[in-house]
Amino acid sequence: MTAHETHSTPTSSATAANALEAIRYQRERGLQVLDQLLLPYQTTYEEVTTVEAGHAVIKQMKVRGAPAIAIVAALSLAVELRQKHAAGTFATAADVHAFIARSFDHLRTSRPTAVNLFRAADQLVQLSQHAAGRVDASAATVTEAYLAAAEQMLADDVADNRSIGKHGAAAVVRASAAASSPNVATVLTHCNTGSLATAGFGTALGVIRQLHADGWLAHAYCTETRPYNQGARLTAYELAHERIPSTLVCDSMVGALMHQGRVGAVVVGADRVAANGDSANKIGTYQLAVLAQHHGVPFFVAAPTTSVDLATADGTHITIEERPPAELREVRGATVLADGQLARTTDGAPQLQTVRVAADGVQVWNPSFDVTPAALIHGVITERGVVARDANGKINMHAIF
Ligand SMILES: CSC[C@@H](O)[C@@H](O)C(=O)COP(=O)(O)O
Repeated sequence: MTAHETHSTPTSSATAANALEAIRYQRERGLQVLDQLLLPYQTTYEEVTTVEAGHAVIKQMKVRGAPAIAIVAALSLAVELRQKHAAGTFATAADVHAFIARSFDHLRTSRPTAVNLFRAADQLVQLSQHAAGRVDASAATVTEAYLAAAEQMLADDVADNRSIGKHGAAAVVRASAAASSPNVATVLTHCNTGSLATAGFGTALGVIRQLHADGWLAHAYCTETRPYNQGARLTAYELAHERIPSTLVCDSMVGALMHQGRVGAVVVGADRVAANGDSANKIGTYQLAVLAQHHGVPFFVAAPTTSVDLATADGTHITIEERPPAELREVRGATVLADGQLARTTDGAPQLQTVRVAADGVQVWNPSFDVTPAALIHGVITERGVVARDANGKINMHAIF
């Protein structure tokens, strides 16, 4: 894995014409992943040429967000597979299938909560098994079948997100009107669910983007999203990049914001939606849903069907990833000089530093996700439509499959 391209992040006005891309992939040119640990200060793409490198960028959260994790896993395997096939590593179709199955066994260990990776692994291993079982199967045919299917995931995710945006924007406008809030939407979101978390456009942030494009968005609020600050570092960056009217609040300000009547709807993403609609998402989502319920604010989850796990009956069965204590005890950012400017290295890049913000030796609990019960969710917005909560407070995700 090597640094592919590095430059200081230009101002939003300079970049407004360019779409933010977490993942760059072309069969002939390989896979480059935007290092999100360096955002919003610096735009650096890393070349990912092996499964091991794919596993590392996911685990270190250089790439994150449920759909992006699955796609980077699948494409890192595609790049190594193609390279190995060209080098004549595989004698038979069965060899290729064994490599794919073994690689996914490893990739599955990177992060446990988002189901997208596990779905992609199941689908692609099954596809390669099927391809290897054909009478005319060879190492070349199985490799080609895998590459085509992994590449299709990129295109499908963008198309799904655009659909989610359309369904979600309509649902938010309807809910805002029903809640007799002003007929333009003021939406709060959490974590980062935009272009940076997906193959493009985004899920919950895609809904905000669509509302803005259709002229329905009055204002967006994004939470800071401690401890990893995906809201402050990434969502705020995307909102500024798209020139969407927006305000950053820290997680503990949401109650006051809702109490003042300044939030018309909440739209968040999901890492795994259970069959009954219980949804795992970034830590802090649950408390937003409780606050929304208290204030009569509609609360939506926006997620592609690749994030729906019908095999998991309810949220109690979802594995919640625990992250290292250092993520809570320490904060990483750019050094600010006395004049308010950022300190820069000799090549002009902002100087990043990590600082301790917690008392020495304090114990830390750092779950990366929590589960919001379906009873608090107004509806789950998918690319196939919105699965709404029924009169008994229940959501049935089977309804869209
Ligand atoms: C479209 S991304 C949906 C979720 O993956 C997102 O809300 C989230 O919780 C991301 O968590 P992260 O830990 O940054 O991978």
